[in-house]
Amino acid sequence: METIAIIGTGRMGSLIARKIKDKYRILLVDKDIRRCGNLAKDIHSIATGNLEVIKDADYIILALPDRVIRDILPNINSFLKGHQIVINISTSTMKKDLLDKINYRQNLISVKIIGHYEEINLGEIPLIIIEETAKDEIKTKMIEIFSNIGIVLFGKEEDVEKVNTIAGEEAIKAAINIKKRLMEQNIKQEYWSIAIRNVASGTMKAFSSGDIGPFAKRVVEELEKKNSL
Ligand SMILES: NC(=O)C1=CN([C@@H]2O[C@H](COP(=O)(O)OP(=O)(O)OC[C@H]3O[C@@H](n4cnc5c(N)ncnc54)[C@H](OP(=O)(O)O)[C@@H]3O)[C@@H](O)[C@H]2O)C=CC1
Ligand SMILES: O=C(O)[C@@H]1CCC=N1
Repeated sequence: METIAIIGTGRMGSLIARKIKDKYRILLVDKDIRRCGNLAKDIHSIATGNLEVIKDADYIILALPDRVIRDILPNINSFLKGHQIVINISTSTMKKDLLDKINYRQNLISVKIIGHYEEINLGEIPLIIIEETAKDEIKTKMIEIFSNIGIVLFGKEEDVEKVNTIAGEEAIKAAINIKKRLMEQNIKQEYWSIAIRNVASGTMKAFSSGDIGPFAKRVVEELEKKNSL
């Protein structure tokens, strides 16, 4: 069994760990050792706060906030070996921004996710975009790992950043507008969250799959009449 170290066991790191735990030996690394330990207990893996553990890994997944990735690379360099593949999943940290910080630059690969951990946890399938310029043998290994998580395609990491940024920004704008309009109508605060999480997000999903109900169809017609669609 090959070994995968996951550095950062927050939302995405823990999701990946759970999806691949039956096929790989997993080593979990996080500065929050309690969070990491609880996950390790759940999925029968090893948890530590010590980066040295990555010595034993075939693959190292960086599931860290973008602001810390560059800073952590010099700390992992001393434990890296030439055969290990380092996988960066951070949406907004590009490979070119990391190359000056890492040993064995040829072993750094971007694998980016068009998806949101909460939706993926609920069963929505994300797209996993493997850097199209990667070597064939690395691509094959990435497909083996990431097809456990979503639909794997080859592409450009910059496109993933664009997609996640536009979708994220527009979703937040919509949530803010919903809240604002409900406030103006004196609607009780406890209704807002369900309006956003359930009605709005369900309607968006139905719209994207062409499966809207009669009520939402009327909304679409009204919007078309007003020419705002
Ligand atoms: N969330 C999502 O839906 C998606 C996330 N991604 C990408 O995944 C990456 C991780 O995001 P996400 O899981 O949401 O973030 P989280 O904040 O949930 O998880 C990051 C984890 O890394 C830990 N951490 C921070 N600094 C260090 C460090 N120096 N050493 C070890 N562990 C550290 C954090 O601990 P602490 O909380 O204590 O700081 C936290 O447990 C991001 O780059 C993001 O772009 C991509 C697609 C979707
Ligand atoms: O960190 C990210 O890229 C994502 C995409 C959707 C939500 N968070």
